Amino acid sequence: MPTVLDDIVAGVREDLADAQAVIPRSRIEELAAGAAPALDAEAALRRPGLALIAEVKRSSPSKGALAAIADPAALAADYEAGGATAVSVLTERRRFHGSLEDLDAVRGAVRIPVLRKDFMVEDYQLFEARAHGADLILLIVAALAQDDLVRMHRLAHDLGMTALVEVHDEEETRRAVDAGASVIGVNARNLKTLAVDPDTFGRLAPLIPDSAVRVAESGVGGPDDAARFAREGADAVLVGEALVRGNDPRRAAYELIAAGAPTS
Ligand SMILES: O=P(O)(O)OC[C@@H](O)[C@@H](O)c1c[nH]c2ccccc12
Repeated sequence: MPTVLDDIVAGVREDLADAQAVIPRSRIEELAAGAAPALDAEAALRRPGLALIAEVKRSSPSKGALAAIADPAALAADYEAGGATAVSVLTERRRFHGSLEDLDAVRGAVRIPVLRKDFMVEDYQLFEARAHGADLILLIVAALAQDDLVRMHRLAHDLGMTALVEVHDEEETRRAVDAGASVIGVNARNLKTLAVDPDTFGRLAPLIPDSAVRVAESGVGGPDDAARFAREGADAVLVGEALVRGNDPRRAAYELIAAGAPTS
């Protein structure tokens, strides 16, 4: 039985073949080399206090349509004004209704680092991310063989970007650490079944070396959850749904960050 992740990756590969037919690899590499240099997202995430990666997310396979985001640039600007450290932009088309156009719009609207959030399975997508101004990319361990993970992690750094390496269990966490990941995201959602387990971060965080940035991803419903993950050792939280569903994303971003601030 193919998992949800298998289905998503199969669709991504089809779309990727179409993209490569329009812009060949040699051309996308030139465009990446010509882009303004990437911002140092890892340094930004390491600043004191709980960092927030605020996501532009239209839809998801588990929940369907989340919000009608008419103006992703305005939403991202609100996140920045609320104190977000970085903006994540879903670019996967079939399940998340994202696009590289959304990434372009956000890149043009903010000065903080931008994450291209997609299912990265080929080097081409990293050049594409950089060509569109991304500073950070997501590498999902569950979607990659170890040699691909290692190579793509290195390529991201060679392009000046930071890789957010996403894990969901003990084995994936070991693989991320072995690959040299310095920014590790613990996704509470299992991408093979879409089930969320809020205890995942607390379980896996001790397996992540102190030298790495720890990011708690998915299911952060509000300030109480942000405070909990901060106590459990998160340096950052990655939040989508709770921000796009509300009517004041700037304030919601601010409140998440404030909840994670040390109390003493
Ligand atoms: O909307 P939420 O529950 O706040 O989750 C955000 C983010 O963690 C989620 O979008 C996500 C985490 N890892 C991913 C990988 C692919 C697509 C999406 C994701």
